[in-house]
Amino acid sequence: MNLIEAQRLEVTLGSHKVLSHVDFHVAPGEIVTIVGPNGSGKSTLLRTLLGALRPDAGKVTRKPGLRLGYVPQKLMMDPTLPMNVMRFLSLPKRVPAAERQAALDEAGAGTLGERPMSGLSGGQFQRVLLARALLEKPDLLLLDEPTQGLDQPGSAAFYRQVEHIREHLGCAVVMVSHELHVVMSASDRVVCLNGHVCCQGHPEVVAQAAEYRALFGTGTAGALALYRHEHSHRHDAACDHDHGHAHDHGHAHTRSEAS
Ligand SMILES: Nc1ncnc2c1ncn2[C@@H]1O[C@H](COP(=O)(O)OP(=O)(O)OP(=O)(O)O)[C@@H](O)[C@H]1O
Repeated sequence: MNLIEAQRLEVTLGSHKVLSHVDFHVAPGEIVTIVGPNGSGKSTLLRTLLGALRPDAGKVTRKPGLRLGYVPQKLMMDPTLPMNVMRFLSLPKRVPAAERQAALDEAGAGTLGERPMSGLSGGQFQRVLLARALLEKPDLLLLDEPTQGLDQPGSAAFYRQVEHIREHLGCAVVMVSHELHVVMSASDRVVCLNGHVCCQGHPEVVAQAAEYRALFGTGTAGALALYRHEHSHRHDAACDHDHGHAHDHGHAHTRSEAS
């Protein structure tokens, strides 16, 4: 049985139809990466899966008792608020210190407990948010652009941590990325979203390809892969909203296109 299933989702925000006819599912233990350009509805889909948004049509079915862990795209914190990592993990509900430490260890942030939240690097902050999501003991982790703002080695290290967590805890993972071509290589499936599901498939792991090495070097230990995909249709003809961001990317990726 799938952990979560969405059928024929329609979501309108304001006057803007953000999602139409979206079918989506996640099987136990699966890593699914959702790619799509800015504004394509990725966060909206995650929030609908979480239950934070109600679809106008269609439905989301969760396995009974499903436990979700969510890492939001942004978390605003008052930098003047003195709070260390361990204390942050006990808000809003109290959690035993041993559980907090175990979650930090699992997220690769075991040494950060006494550090002030305001002094963390971007990568460290993301790991603390990951630890917070793990406190829920999730069957499914939902990560909204968790590597945004991290450099390539930082992203690769984060992806490897998520892969480790999947292996160790057995949870499924849904990861959102606005990078259309570079995804976590451990993804079992990549779903390309642009208001609707354009296409989906396996990432093609091409760590040995010259173009991949030119982009990312050889120092990412295979954590990144290219997702090569072809769209069978053009969007500008079919949709009523702006897709003018060169989503027509049914072609091989080259260095100049990525930089
Ligand atoms: N509360 C809202 N009211 C009206 N429009 C909204 C609202 N929230 C989001 N939108 C619009 O819905 C569209 C999809 O937003 P969403 O955040 O889901 O996209 P995204 O793919 O996650 O984008 P990004 O990669 O930039 O995070 C955008 O055009 C956004 O402006």
